[in-house]
Amino acid sequence: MKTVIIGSNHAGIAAANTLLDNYPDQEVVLIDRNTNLSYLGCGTALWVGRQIDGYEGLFYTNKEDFIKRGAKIHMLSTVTNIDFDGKVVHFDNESGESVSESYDKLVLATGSKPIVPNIPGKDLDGIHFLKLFQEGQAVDKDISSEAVKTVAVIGAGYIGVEIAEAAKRRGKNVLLFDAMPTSLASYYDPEFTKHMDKNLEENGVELHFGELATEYKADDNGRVNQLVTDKAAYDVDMVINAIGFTANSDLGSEHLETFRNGAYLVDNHQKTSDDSVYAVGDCATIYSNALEATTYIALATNAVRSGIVAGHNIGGTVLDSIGVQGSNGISIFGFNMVSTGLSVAAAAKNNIDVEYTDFEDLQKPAFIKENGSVKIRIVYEKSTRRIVGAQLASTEDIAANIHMFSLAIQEHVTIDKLKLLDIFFLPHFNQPYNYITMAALKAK
Ligand SMILES: Cc1cc2nc3c(=O)[nH]c(=O)nc-3n(C[C@H](O)[C@H](O)[C@H](O)COP(=O)(O)OP(=O)(O)OC[C@H]3O[C@@H](n4cnc5c(N)ncnc54)[C@H](O)[C@@H]3O)c2cc1C
Ligand SMILES: NC(=O)C1=CN([C@@H]2O[C@H](COP(=O)(O)OP(=O)(O)OC[C@H]3O[C@@H](n4cnc5c(N)ncnc54)[C@H](O)[C@@H]3O)[C@@H](O)[C@H]2O)C=CC1
Repeated sequence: MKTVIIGSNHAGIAAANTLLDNYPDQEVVLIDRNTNLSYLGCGTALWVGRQIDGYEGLFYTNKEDFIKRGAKIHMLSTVTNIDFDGKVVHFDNESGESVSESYDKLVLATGSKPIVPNIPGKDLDGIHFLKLFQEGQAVDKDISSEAVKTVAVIGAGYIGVEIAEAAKRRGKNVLLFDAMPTSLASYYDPEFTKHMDKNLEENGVELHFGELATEYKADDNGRVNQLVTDKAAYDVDMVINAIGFTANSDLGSEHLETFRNGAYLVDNHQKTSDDSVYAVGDCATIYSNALEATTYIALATNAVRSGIVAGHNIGGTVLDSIGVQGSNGISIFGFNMVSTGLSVAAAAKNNIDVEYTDFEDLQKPAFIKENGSVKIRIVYEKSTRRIVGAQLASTEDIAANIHMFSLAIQEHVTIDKLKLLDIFFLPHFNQPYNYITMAALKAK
C-alpha cells in the first residue's frame, strides 16, 4: 500500500510518523513545497521577542530523519494538480521538473493560509504575515532595523497579541488593531479580555479596538509609512497582518466536499468524500464536542491528533476521532489565559443557550507569599447542564486546569458533577475551598 502525503508540517508529519512507526509494509511519500518541515510557529514571537536565544530549537524533525526511516520525501516540490480518478499526484520538483507519484491512499495536509486584508496598499514593502518560518525571519529582520520605530499589528487574536508583545520587547512603539472591541474576542468573554487589554496597555502597547484598517500608504520607495483606518491615520514603519487563517484547499476543492470556509469535510476517520483521500490538520474540518457539530479550528494540537487518526485508519487499524474542544492558551508579559470549548459569546453566536458561573480567588492560601489571583468562568448549557466551556486568567501557572475542563466537555460532564469532585489540597499549590469547586457550587 502506497500513501502519498501532501504537506509535511505538523499534520502530515503526524500521519507519516503513525504509518512509519506502526505499519512497516506501508510505502510513505511526503511532498512539500517549503524548504523546511516541523516549524513550531508558536515559537516565532518568543524568538522575535528574544525570550529564547534563536529559532534553531523550533524544528522537531527533518528530511533526513524521514529518509532514514524508509520514507521518500520531496521538499521544495509544489503539487500543481491531482488526478483523483487515476490516483496520481502531479508536482514540480526541486529541479523544476514536472513529475508525478501514484497513490493508493492520499493524505491532504496542505494546512492553512493567512487571510489577506483586501485594502489598497496591501502588497507594499514592510507589510508582513506570520505563518511560515521565512515570514518570521522577515519580521525579525525588519524589527531589527533601527529605522523601524513604530509597528502596527492588525488583528488582536493569538498571533497579533503575541507578536505585539514581541515587538514591544524589542523596544518598538506598538499599535494593536482589531475589528472587535477587545483582544482575543474569539476565545474569551469581555470579563476576561479586559484583563489582557489592561496588561497590554500597562506594558506600553497602544490599543485600537473596534477600528478597521482601510488603506496602507507608501513612501517614495514603495515602503509602507502610513496606516489609514476608519477613524484616523497613523505614521508606521512596519505592519504585521494577523486577522486569521483560512483552509488551504485549492488542490481538492473542486473534487471533494468542503465546509463553508473551504476546508475539506472529513468523517471521524479523517476521510473525505473520496474513499481514497484523507484530509488532516488546518485544511480539514474537525468535530467540536462543545458545539456537537463539525467546525473549523486551526491549531497544531488538532493537526497532530488528526494526523494520527488518519495514519491508523490508512494503516488498517480502525480509530475514531473523539473530537476536540479547541483548547488553547496564551501567556503575555507574565499574564496567562487558557480556555476550552465555548465562551458565553461563542455560545450565543452558535445559538446555544448557556449559563455561566464565575469565581475569583487566590491560587494558594493567603499565608503563602508568592500568590496570585485566579479568575475562572465555567460555561454550561441551560437545558442539559453539560459543561461547554471554561476560561481561566491569572499571573499564576493555571495551564493544566484547562485539560480537566476539556475532558469534561468531551465526556458530557454536567456542572453538578463538578460540585463535589475530589480535588486535592496542598498549600504549595491550591486552597481547600478551591476556585473550581467554588465556581461549580455557585452555579444556578
Ligand atoms: C505564528 C503562529 C503561532 C502559532 N501558535 C500555535 C500554538 O501556540 N498552538 C497551536 O496549537 N497552534 C499554533 N499555531 C497554529 C499551527 O501552527 C497550525 O494549526 C499548524 O501549523 C497546522 O498544521 P498543518 O500541518 O495542518 O498545516 P501547515 O502548518 O499550514 O502546513 C501545511 C504544509 O503544506 C504544504 N503545502 C501546502 N500546499 C502545498 C502544495 N500545493 N504542494 C506542496 N506542499 C504544500 C506547506 O508548505 C506546509 O508545509 C500557530 C500558527 C502560527 C502561524
Ligand atoms: N497560542 C496559540 O494557541 C496560538 C494559536 N494560533 C492559531 O493560529 C490561527 C491564526 O491566528 P490568528 O491569525 O491570530 O487568528 P485569530 O483567529 O486568533 O485572530 C484573528 C483576529 O483578527 C481579528 N480580525 C478579523 N478581521 C479583521 C479585520 N479586517 N481587521 C481587524 N481585525 C480583524 C479578529 O477579530 C480576531 O481577533 C488561529 O487558529 C490561532 O488559534 C496562533 C498563534 C498562537
